[in-house]
Amino acid sequence: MTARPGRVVTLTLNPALDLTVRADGWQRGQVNAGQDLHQTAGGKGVNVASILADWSRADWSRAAQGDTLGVTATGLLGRDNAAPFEALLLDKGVTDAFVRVNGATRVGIKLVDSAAQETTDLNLPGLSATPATLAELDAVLTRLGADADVVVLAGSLPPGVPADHYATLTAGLRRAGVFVALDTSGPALNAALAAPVLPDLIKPNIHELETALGRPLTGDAEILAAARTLLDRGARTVAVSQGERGALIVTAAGAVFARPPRVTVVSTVGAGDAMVAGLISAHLDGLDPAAAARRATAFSAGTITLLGPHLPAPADLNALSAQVEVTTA
Ligand SMILES: Nc1ncnc2c1ncn2[C@@H]1O[C@H](COP(=O)(O)OP(=O)(O)O)[C@@H](O)[C@H]1O
Ligand SMILES: O=P(O)(O)OC[C@H]1O[C@](O)(COP(=O)(O)O)[C@@H](O)[C@@H]1O
Repeated sequence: MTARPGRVVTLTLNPALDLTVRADGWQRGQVNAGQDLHQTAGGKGVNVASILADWSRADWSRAAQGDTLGVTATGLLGRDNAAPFEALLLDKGVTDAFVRVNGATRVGIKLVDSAAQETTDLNLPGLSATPATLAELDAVLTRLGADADVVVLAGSLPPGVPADHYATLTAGLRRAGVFVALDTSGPALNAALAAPVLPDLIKPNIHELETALGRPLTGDAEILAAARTLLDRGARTVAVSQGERGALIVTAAGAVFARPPRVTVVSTVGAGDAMVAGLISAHLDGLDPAAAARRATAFSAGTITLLGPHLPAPADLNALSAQVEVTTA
């Protein structure tokens, strides 16, 4: 029997046009020479949608049965510079359900030092959301959510959106039986973690989790204990990513640590978004924690070898996946 194709909706209230400047050996406070500049459509939900679409199209055995994922991206998009986002979504076969707003979507500056294999991010606040656009978006999300298996709430909240917005959306979507994934930071993460209903999947990086909990997490045991507290409160998967060190992935079925292979990094932008995409595809495929961690880590390691939110070719992804080290935590 053919499995029902998964339907995934990503919400990006604050997308970003990522400007990646390569400036090898750049120094803070100095005059630096840059080597090149690239512009890519980004923002967390845009990246998750793009990577999931790559995965769906690369999985030929499923594609042949018409069992590809249906991926829809929604959120708020500035009319003045919508073209690169529209082009990316069209190219990937992602349904564009963004609500257009006046003005230009924010730019995100990504400063890459490829000699040091280091990326520095400057994320700006973004376009203010008005109550009218938020109401319009709410209606879109309610319509899309009614038909979705997974909704991904991703990225920072722009000015004008209350900090508990994701918490409110999570409660409504989970009540409707939708699997909710959350990847955010700052006040939006604080509010989501303080709410009575937690998302099904939460992927903070270690710094975001420490900030949300208001204390440092020193050592694996403390990180594991913090993740388990979130499971006890209703989350189903907590993935605490820790940059090149790897990620701790905790579910009721077990906890694993996944260590990525060493790769040639082009830009680490989108590493976390790729992990979210990998974990969602693993959820839809019913993978166990070890297999999910392996896939998600391969997605992350693969994405950072490329510029923009893309997966490498299937053979390269498989090779990376085989090199991920998964251990019981
Ligand atoms: N330099 C790197 N080399 C290999 N894998 C990496 C590197 N940086 C990140 N990753 C992979 O990407 C995942 C997410 O990265 P992380 O930086 O923690 O997320 P975020 O982008 O959300 O801050 C990590 O758990 C790891 O698997
Ligand atoms: O919404 P935020 O938290 O300001 O982050 C936006 C930035 O995050 C990204 O989605 C990348 O995220 P990750 O590197 O954490 O995967 C960029 O495309 C974008 O510029």
